[in-house]
Amino acid sequence: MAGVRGAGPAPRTPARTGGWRDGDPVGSRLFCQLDTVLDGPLALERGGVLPGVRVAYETWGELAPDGGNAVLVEHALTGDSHLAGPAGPGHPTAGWWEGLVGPGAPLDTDRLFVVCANVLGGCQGSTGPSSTAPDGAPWGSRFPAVTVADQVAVEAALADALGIRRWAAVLGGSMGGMRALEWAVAHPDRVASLFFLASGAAVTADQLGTQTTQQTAVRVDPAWAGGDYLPGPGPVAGLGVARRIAHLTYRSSVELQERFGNRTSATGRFEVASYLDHHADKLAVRFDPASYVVLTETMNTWDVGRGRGGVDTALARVTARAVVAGVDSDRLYPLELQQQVADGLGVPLRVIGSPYGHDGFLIEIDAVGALVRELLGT
Ligand SMILES: CC(=O)SCCNC(=O)CCNC(=O)[C@H](O)C(C)(C)COP(=O)(O)OP(=O)(O)OC[C@H]1O[C@@H](n2cnc3c(N)ncnc32)[C@H](O)[C@@H]1OP(=O)(O)O
Ligand SMILES: N[C@@H](CCO)C(=O)O
Repeated sequence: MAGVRGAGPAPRTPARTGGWRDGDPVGSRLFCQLDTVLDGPLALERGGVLPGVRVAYETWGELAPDGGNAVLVEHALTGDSHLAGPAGPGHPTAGWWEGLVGPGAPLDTDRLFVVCANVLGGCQGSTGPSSTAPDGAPWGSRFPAVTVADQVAVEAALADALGIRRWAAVLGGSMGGMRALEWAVAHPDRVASLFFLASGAAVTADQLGTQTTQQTAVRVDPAWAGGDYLPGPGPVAGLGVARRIAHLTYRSSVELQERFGNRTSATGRFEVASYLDHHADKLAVRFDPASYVVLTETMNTWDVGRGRGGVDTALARVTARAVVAGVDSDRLYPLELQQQVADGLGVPLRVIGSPYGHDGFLIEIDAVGALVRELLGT
């Protein structure tokens, strides 16, 4: 098998699946330097080149000798490899799909080997704009544009490194749903089943409008410095504005009205504004603004049909058994986007009833878990 570099304490997964890298944060993250697996620099869809790529990932359960019990879970925009488990060293947040993973859980670790990797372009261990370029300085503004297809190419190299020829399932919501669908279209022979949740087959004008506005919020912060603020906290005020804009699209107007209405707190601040301040502040301390710009641009260029004769032709390549689901109050990825994918795959659309809007894919764990069980028979 191609080389996976790493040194330090023995990984808790089989030795060939990776290892700690000296000096990296502690926690359950493993690191895979993919250079040898990729057999040279990574040529990117939009013309850039990355001379070396590292992926941070976590695993739960044991890989079967035939590699046939592996499932890949794809995180969304500000997620990371920490699918489950408490916050702690190396992990700024608790698991983002806590409750879905474990013995007897929908992602049943008595049976399955669950993998979750930080995305290319991210800031939680995988190569991104805050990583060090070959000249020893952070990539910053020089970090090349990456597409969903590039991100999946990196994950395919990780799968090769882990000895996983075919995933029993690839699952993802929101931006994670894009990678899950790209996997099923680009590598139909490597994906046995697909869970596509709260996402779409191609970016919409509405999403482009909100995402480019978020990028502008980051870039107009004087601390952005053309994207070369690293090292340093950088444009956290701009990132905070971006998060406020984004968070509004993640929740439903009905929920916000019921929770906050036009009430003010003792300080006179509108409660909904205070709520958005809180989410902005929480993101600013855990997420790199340049990664935010890179990853929103990845979503801006998402179109599974590009170079494939359109969305319907692309979807026709999928051989995986599929569950396609959405949240009825999602105003960012409305149900018609998942309906298009369901129709293309010839499966019924499953609708999760929830007042929480797009974030319902993170919050409605019982409903999501029931669909995962249906897909995997767990
Ligand atoms: C798929 C991924 O990988 S994404 C990674 C995880 N996602 C994120 O972290 C994104 C940011 N967070 C979120 O989107 C949401 O918090 C979710 C989806 C994770 C959880 O949603 P919910 O449980 O409904 O939490 P909600 O949005 O109500 O936020 C609760 C927080 O707001 C705070 N809050 C509520 N009202 C107010 C208010 N008026 N003023 C200030 N703060 C407030 C609460 O104190 C709580 O704070 P805490 O999270 O620090 O404990
Ligand atoms: N809360 C999610 C929403 C995007 O899907 C995130 O921040 O990743």
